Amino acid sequence: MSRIPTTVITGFLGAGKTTMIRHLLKNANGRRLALIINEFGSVGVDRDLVRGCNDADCPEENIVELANGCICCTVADDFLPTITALLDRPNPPEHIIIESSGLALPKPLVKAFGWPEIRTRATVDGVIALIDADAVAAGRFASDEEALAAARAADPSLDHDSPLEELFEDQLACADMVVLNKADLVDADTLADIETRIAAATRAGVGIVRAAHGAVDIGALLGITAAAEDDLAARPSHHDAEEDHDHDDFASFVIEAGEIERPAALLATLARVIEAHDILRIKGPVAVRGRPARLMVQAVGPRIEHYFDRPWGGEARRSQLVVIGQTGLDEAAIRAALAAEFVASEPVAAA
Ligand SMILES: Nc1nc2c(ncn2[C@@H]2O[C@H](COP(=O)(O)OP(=O)(O)OP(=O)(O)O)[C@@H](O)[C@H]2O)c(=O)[nH]1
Repeated sequence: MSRIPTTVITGFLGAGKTTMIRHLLKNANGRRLALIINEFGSVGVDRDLVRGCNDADCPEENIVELANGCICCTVADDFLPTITALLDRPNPPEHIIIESSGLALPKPLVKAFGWPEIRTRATVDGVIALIDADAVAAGRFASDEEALAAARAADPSLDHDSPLEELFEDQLACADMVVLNKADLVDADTLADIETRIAAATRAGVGIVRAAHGAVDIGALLGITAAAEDDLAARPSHHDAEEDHDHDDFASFVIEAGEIERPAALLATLARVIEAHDILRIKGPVAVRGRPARLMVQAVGPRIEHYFDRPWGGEARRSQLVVIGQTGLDEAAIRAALAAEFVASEPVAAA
């Protein structure tokens, strides 16, 4: 029996994983794909965004969500039953794509493909790491060089990598291919610098592809035939010595409310709050009074995007913003600052 190829897509919060997957689904050319989506926050924003594609090549039942956690920490409980159920279908997918949470380490997930339940039935075709060129250019994954030098001088035995830097390095070290996304936001010289840095952190022979809005040829992404699960030793991780990692470094909560009246005011407040609290990611739909469509808000670091993505269906008009940052986030202050923007604290019933 041939094994079903599976592509693991990693990349830090907001790097563009969902955007690239939407592009992939739109260009599947009849290939029967299944998608497993994992999110760090407890609200499944991404599933909804992908479902919005309405693509015949990926009907709704082929999109499975693993919300509320991190795929690399819930492998046995959540991931194995989910992928087994896909493989057991009478008409199994031709290719499985896994979007791992922006905070997930890829290696524990790849390791799971060595487990008896799936090793004869699926293989990791490739691990794709998406890099947010804009965030790297802004120095978000680099440690503070001066502080680092001072700390080293004080105690050379300390581990000086920041959680963000460690994740960045782990995702690159496990990759079979790197997509340098958001190339539209960065100039050519900076892109070339980032490529040099990526090349130093990846295994030999790993290709780097530049992309804007995740527009990468499906032929380049799928069919790498890496069998990554057989090659784990070559993919070092900062967490190799640990049984598990529990994401103590990061915190997340969801702001649930009803409607806002003035999108511009909300966006201005968001910008202030993101800066003041060093928030990594905010995303989710917002209900705007008098507007039939949902306002989708997407903030990655200081950069905020917003657009009306689809009309509200029969569901209540509910604003839901997932907020993710490093541990120590002042949830009460953030909630208080944003609460003032909502004219209704409760979801508004469907008309
Ligand atoms: N300018 C620009 N924006 C992009 C690009 N790719 C994605 N974005 C935007 O970046 C934001 C985050 O994109 P997503 O695809 O949701 O990122 P993600 O990696 O799935 O995010 P998480 O699942 O939260 O980790 C959205 O506002 C996208 O529209 C790109 O190449 N260029």
